[in-house]
Amino acid sequence: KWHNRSRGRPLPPGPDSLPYVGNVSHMRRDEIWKAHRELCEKYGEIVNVPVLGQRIMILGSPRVISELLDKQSSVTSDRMQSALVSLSGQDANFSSQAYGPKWRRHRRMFWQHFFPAASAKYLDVQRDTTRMFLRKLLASPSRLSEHIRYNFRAAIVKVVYGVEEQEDSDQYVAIMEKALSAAEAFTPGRYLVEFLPFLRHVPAWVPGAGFQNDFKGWRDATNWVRNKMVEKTKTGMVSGETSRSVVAQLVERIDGGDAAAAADELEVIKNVALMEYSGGAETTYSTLQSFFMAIALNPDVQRKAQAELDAVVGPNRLPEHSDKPNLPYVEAIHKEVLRWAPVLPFSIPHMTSGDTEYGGYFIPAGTILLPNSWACLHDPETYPDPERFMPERFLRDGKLNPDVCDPAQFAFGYGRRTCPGRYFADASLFINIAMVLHVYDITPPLDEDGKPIKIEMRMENRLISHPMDCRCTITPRSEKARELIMA
Ligand code: HEM
Repeated sequence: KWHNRSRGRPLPPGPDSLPYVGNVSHMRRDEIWKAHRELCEKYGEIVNVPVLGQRIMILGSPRVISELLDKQSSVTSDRMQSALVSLSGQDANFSSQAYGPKWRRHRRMFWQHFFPAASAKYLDVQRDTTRMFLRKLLASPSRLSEHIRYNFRAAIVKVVYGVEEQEDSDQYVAIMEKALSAAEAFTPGRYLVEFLPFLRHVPAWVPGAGFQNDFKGWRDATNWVRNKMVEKTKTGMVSGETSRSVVAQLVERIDGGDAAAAADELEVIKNVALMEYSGGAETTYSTLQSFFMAIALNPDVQRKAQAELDAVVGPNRLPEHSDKPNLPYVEAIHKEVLRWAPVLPFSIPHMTSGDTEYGGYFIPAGTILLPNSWACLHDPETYPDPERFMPERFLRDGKLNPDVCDPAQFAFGYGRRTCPGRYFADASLFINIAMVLHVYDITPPLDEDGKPIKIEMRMENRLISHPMDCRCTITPRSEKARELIMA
């Protein structure tokens, strides 16, 4: 049977793997994207690394990624249905759903509210929450990460549910945050239950099964967000408070004639809203953390961006989204952050739903495909001196250079699964980067004696990766800047 399917084509090459466990130790290596790149340097652009009986292939070049995930997307857009999905409460999350009619229905609903023209309706909310973010930074700059979190959470919760962020409620913030952290469950190799599903039946009190408590926490928080937030929207619709939100518009369209169909539609709305929240908040949060880190490490970049902002925007107002065409250097910083510190270094893994092939190699149905987006974004052929944060690489004669490969091609994923929140994310990141640079100076953190602390850029080994350290010193550029922040 195997011979009929493979028609004699070999599997791609790969390292020798141990009996039963395969390459499990490889998957647990630090900065796994670098380890993947080393394997591709040794074995070629597609490498076979089975783990505990699951076939996994690393895709190590733009060519193999485009051939398999874009051109053959009808058979490479599935997702692995791992035990982690239901254990962590993510069955409702359509980024984990199998490729098929259910996923299509969710994605279509999402896209209706996030395609480019629809996303443009949210610019005001993004601008307002960014202004609030600037004020928060002034009050307590050392709480940078917390404020970035607030910023994106507040924007997305307002757009999706129409609800104002309840800053005063620690419990609310804690649950919203806990739901977001469910992505940690998918850190490659962190939970063996991913490959040994019988472990899901081991009770939490058995030594070594503490992971069950992690999963319960994520499940409970995710269910809370999924159900309670939609209830809040529905309550707010009575007074008109939440009526402009995505959820309100979707709920209004439900045809009440058929009770079962209406209940089913409401469940899909809850899922889509949850995904808008969880897909958006964590990714943009990490990208903006990396931005602060990049600027603290590169004073020249900051100086050039501020010179551009001073010339185009001037001292009497804050930048707007409409300034974007006139701020190529700021836009180049935005591109460079996506390239330098990709938040999903190997995207969200795809899975094949049918047999296929690449370069004479057989790729059977049920194979997990891990595109090494990080390696593509750090390829010295495309981006010389790739470890350096250098926005200039995207510019020619003071304008964005269309000949340089746009990092968005890799940072937002591939084929039919490409990130549908990309336009919302782009607008959000641009306005944050522009406003922050316009009013603040960002420099390295200081120790107790006021001396700069040496900081180093390292990303955490997680599916959604974050800089390990993004401490920095944030001070208003001038008295005028302080007035703009407070205005
Ligand atoms: C810097 C910001 C962001 C980055 C870098 C990013 C990146 C990605 C990537 C790499 C994927 C996987 C694509 C694939 O499987 O090939 C993805 C999927 C997804 N993203 Fe984003 N994203 C960002 C922001 C957002 C925002 C703001 C939203 C929501 C408003 C969002 C919603 C989603 C959803 C729903 C999926 C799942 C798509 C599917 O499986 O069909 N993302 N994103």
